[in-house]
Amino acid sequence: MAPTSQPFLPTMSDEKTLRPTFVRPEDERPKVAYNQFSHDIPIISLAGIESDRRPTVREAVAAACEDWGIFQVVDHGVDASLIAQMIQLSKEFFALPPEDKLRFDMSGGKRGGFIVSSHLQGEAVQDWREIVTYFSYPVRSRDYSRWPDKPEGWKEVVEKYSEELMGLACRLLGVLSESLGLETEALAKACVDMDQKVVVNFYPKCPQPDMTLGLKRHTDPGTITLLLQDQVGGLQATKDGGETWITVEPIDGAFVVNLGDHGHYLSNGRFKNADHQAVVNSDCSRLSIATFQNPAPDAIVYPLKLAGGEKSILDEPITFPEMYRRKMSRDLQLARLKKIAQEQKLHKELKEEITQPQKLDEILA
Ligand SMILES: O=C(O)CCC(=O)C(=O)O
Ligand SMILES: [Fe+2]
Repeated sequence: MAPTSQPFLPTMSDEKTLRPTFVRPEDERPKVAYNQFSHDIPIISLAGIESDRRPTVREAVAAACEDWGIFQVVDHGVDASLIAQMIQLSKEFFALPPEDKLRFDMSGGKRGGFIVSSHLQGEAVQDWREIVTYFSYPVRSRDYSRWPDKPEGWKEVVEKYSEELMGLACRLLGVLSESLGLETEALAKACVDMDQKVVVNFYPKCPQPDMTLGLKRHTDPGTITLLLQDQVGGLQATKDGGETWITVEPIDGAFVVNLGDHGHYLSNGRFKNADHQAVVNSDCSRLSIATFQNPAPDAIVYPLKLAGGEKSILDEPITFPEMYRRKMSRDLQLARLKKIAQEQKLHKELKEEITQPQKLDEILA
């Protein structure tokens, strides 16, 4: 066990029950098993994307975005050995002793590093995951002092990976722009000078996986996210904000592509912002690497094209930080309302109990 002065790290825990801060309310708990894989999410080959297969890819990607806001890509051109190295080094990072990870502790608002994460700042329930995160684009604002210095070779591999993923993201944004009837560069231009942030998620083996989540239900805020996952499984998605969850099948070397809120707004809602979460399990740990492609802070968020008479889903053009602020305040508001509803329900149940004399005797006993 870690000394008590250190924060609780799920990777170091051998406890048989979850700490109360990780226990989710019943309606948020997993409904589908981490390894009950669905084949509903389209798998799209990017082979020939710059030549004869471009129209086919364009159609497949547009249909997936309209339907789910999520799809997987194979034959994407990112070197398989680079992917394998990235996964291996990330696993080695999380296996380091707590002191080595906590030297990069990012609590207190530091820009990048290691943390045991909660989805929302100030949210009561914690996610069963540890993360290491770094900001990789724009290159001029890289702060290498916040990038871990272990394991050996991490920085070089991460730099190469970030560059390759920026290339893949731009290729995908080109196809997405065309499928919206826009010029190839339209989505990239709307991001101004594209930001890239990488979050490596490590979900340790969990003693009570049915009562918690690795990562709470959310939509990603940015334009698109490229997610690399190992072969364990745990990423779940749902359609149209509904309650029917599916577990995305892990495919060796594939990237899961998610449309985020920014992509959703730019397309005036034609493309969905994928509603997703990560579940954990008691058999083994899981690793995923999310590369978020976000617009620059001064980029304007507003639909890129409105057909004659079509109404914008945004009342006014706003900046990306303002979009994010509104999203966070909506989420916090919802969390507060939910808490009030739960308290009222408890209060009502208690009131009903104390109107039954035998119950009142039990309570007072
Ligand atoms: O680990 C996963 O499967 C999901 C990760 C994710 O959604 C995120 O980091 O935003
Ligand atoms: Fe996400």
